[in-house]
Amino acid sequence: MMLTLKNLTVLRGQCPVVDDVSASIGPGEFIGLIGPNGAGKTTLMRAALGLIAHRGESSLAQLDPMARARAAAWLPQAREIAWGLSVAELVALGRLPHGRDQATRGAGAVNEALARMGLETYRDRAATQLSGGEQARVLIARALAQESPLILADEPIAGLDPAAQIDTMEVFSAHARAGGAVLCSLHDLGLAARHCSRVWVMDRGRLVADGALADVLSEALLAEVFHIRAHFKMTLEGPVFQPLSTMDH
Ligand SMILES: Nc1ncnc2c1ncn2[C@@H]1O[C@H](COP(=O)(O)OP(=O)(O)OP(=O)(O)O)[C@@H](O)[C@H]1O
Repeated sequence: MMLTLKNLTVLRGQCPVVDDVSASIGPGEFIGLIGPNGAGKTTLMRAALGLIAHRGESSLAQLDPMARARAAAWLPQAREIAWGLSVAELVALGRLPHGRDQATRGAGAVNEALARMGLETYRDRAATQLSGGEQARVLIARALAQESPLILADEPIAGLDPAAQIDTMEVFSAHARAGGAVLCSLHDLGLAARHCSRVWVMDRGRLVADGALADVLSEALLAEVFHIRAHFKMTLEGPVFQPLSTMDH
């Protein structure tokens, strides 16, 4: 397993915002972490990485920081780039956990990551001068350059144009197919259905469903967790999802 969570719980005051979550991720899996705003997705990932205090266990949180960074790359939701670095220099920061190995493998990993995110022509540009969506792609490239088997990404496709969203999902799918694994929070259930091998559905801190999206998505789940009615259909071109209306609550 690349990540095992056992009874993971995060309290804010007396209130659990992650509530007794047990689950695991194996090689080859691309897991979409879905759930409404405030469900606990970000908190779950930060606790899994050992970045915040928690109860229960996460296999990653037990590692020392450098070993953890070699095991898992973390793409936080905040994507502002403040450093005056070129795109290539910023992506090369992903190599830091590899210490001395950097010298032999570093340049190759950076070049591959730039190519996979379509950033070769940007490599010498100042990262701060790119658009928000371009900066997001640079930070994904930095995570890829880290060459960690597991990637945890917090809403990595928010704010990307439709082509960049699909490209990013395909990059993550390819990472999983190559034997890695990805846990990625997202709000687009259509893209989750199309690209993720499995989804974890969170609601008020609890993991309420775990499985292929087509199997777990039901009218009842959409109503109870997401408070919507939606159209979900398997087509020849894959699953199609369209939210239609909110429920009265
Ligand atoms: N530092 C904090 N102090 C107190 N409460 C917090 C803190 N961070 C998060 N919370 C609360 O924990 C709950 C879960 O937040 P979290 O950011 O994990 O949700 P999320 O599922 O990622 O939401 P979104 O889809 O809006 O990004 C929310 O109710 C939030 O208000």
